[in-house]
Order: sequence, then structure tokens, then C-alpha cells
Amino acid sequence: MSGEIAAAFARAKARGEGALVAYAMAGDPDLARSVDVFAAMVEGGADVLEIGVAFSDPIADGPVIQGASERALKAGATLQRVLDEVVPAVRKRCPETPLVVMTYVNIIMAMGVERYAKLARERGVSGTILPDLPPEESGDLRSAFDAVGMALIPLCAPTTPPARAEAIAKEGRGFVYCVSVAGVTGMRADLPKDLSSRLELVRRSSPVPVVAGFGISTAEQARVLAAHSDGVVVGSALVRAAHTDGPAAAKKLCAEIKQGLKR
Ligand SMILES: O=P(O)(O)OC[C@@H](O)[C@@H](O)c1c[nH]c2ccccc12
Repeated sequence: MSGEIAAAFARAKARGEGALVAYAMAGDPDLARSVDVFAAMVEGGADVLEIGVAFSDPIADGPVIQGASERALKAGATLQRVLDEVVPAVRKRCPETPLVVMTYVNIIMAMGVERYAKLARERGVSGTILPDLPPEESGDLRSAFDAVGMALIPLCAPTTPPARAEAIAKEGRGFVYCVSVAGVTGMRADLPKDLSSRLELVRRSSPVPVVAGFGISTAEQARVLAAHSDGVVVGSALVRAAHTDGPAAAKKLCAEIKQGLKR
């Protein structure tokens, strides 16, 4: 089950590196050119790609990703088109790299959970992240995704009580996503001091790799977090680099952050 994700983390570990989960928005600036961004990030060293599917009300997102979401919606990036056009194209150019879809529950419900699970898996998606999924509903989705061999990747927030974080970690699929700060996505100069201990706590209960995400944009931040996790997620900084200076800039930033992830 979602063996591709486990294999990617294992490959990074064998090289003595933390894994880089690199996020970009499918359809930013348009569907074809977003494929170039994903491929460039893999050339820069990204181990896992997180493919954003735009939603009109992205409550967990800060200004950078909100901007990307608006551009993607204008470019016509629906879930169906992302699965039909972006995922297969990225799959083809980056055959070794696991793909994870990140979107909001409404988008999945609109397609139908079972239909999404089947189609996404067929197209080569290894996991899905849904930040607004209520805990009561996660069991049903997890079962539907388990049935096709796709991971429902859980999130742990700074506000998640330790016992709850342990329970979430135990049910982890693919990897566990530890959100570093309460609030929305976006680059931050400082990350909370207790993040390392939260990561260690989750790691003790998790059968799958544990990554830190939200606010990370530099090699130095990655270096600090790599000591307490299996890797980091970088989103806004890559979205901004690609938007301002194109795919090559996103590739360069991935390579810099990978330097920081070397143990
Ligand atoms: O942008 P940041 O701060 O680097 O955070 C990662 C993030 O972009 C990506 O994982 C993501 C984008 N939108 C989200 C919404 C919720 C959780 C996670 C995400």
C-alpha cells in the first residue's frame, strides 16, 4: 500500500538525506506549464511531489497559495482535468517520484469519494492530503483510499493534544504531516521552539515517515528540522519562485533545500 511513498523516503534515507516534499499548484500559470514546474522540482531533488488542486475557498492557505489558486482556477484546473492532464504528464516525466494530491474535501465530495479514489489511483496518485477533513469523516475516506492502495495522509496541528497526535500517527498512511504553526501556509522567519519535540512525539507512534510543513523556505530551517523528522514540505516559497522566475527558480530552491536536508 502506497509503497511508492515508502520507497521514496527509504531512498532519501539511504543517501543520508531527509526527504523533500515539494508542493506546487496544478494549473499555475496553466496546466501544461505547471507540469514543467513539477518536473523542474524533481530535477532539483524533490523526493515527493505534492500537487495542489485549486479550490475557491482555500481556508488553510496564505496569500501566495491563494494567488496560485486563483490563477489555476482561471486556467481551468478542475480536479478532473488535473487527473486527466497534469498527473499523467508528471508521471511520465518523473516515473520514480510519488505524487500526492492536496486539496479540500468539497472537491473530492463533488467528484465522489469512490470515483476519485479509483481514478486518482489509476492515474498514478499515491496519496491525498485534505486539510479540512473532519476527524469523524476520515475513517470512511481512509477505507475508500485503502481499498485502492492510496494513502490518506493525516495532518497533526500544533493545537492537536499529544494523545490525539499519537492516535493520528498510529493510523498514519504514506507519511504524517506535522503542521509547524497554527494558521495558514506561507513562509516564516521563525518556527516554534517546541516543533522538534512535537515531531519526536509523533515519530515515536508513527509506522510511516513524519514530515514538518508550513513556513519552511530555507536550507537552514530544513537542516534544523531534518534532525527531528524524516523530511520537510515546502510550498509557498516554491510557488513564489516559480511564479516570479519560472521552473528553473523552483529547481534551484529545491536543490538548496536538499543541501540543508543532508545529514
Ligand atoms: O506553503 P508552506 O508554508 O510551505 O506550507 C506547505 C504547503 O504549501 C502545502 O503542503 C499546502 C498547500 N496548501 C495547504 C493547505 C493545508 C495544508 C498544507 C498545504
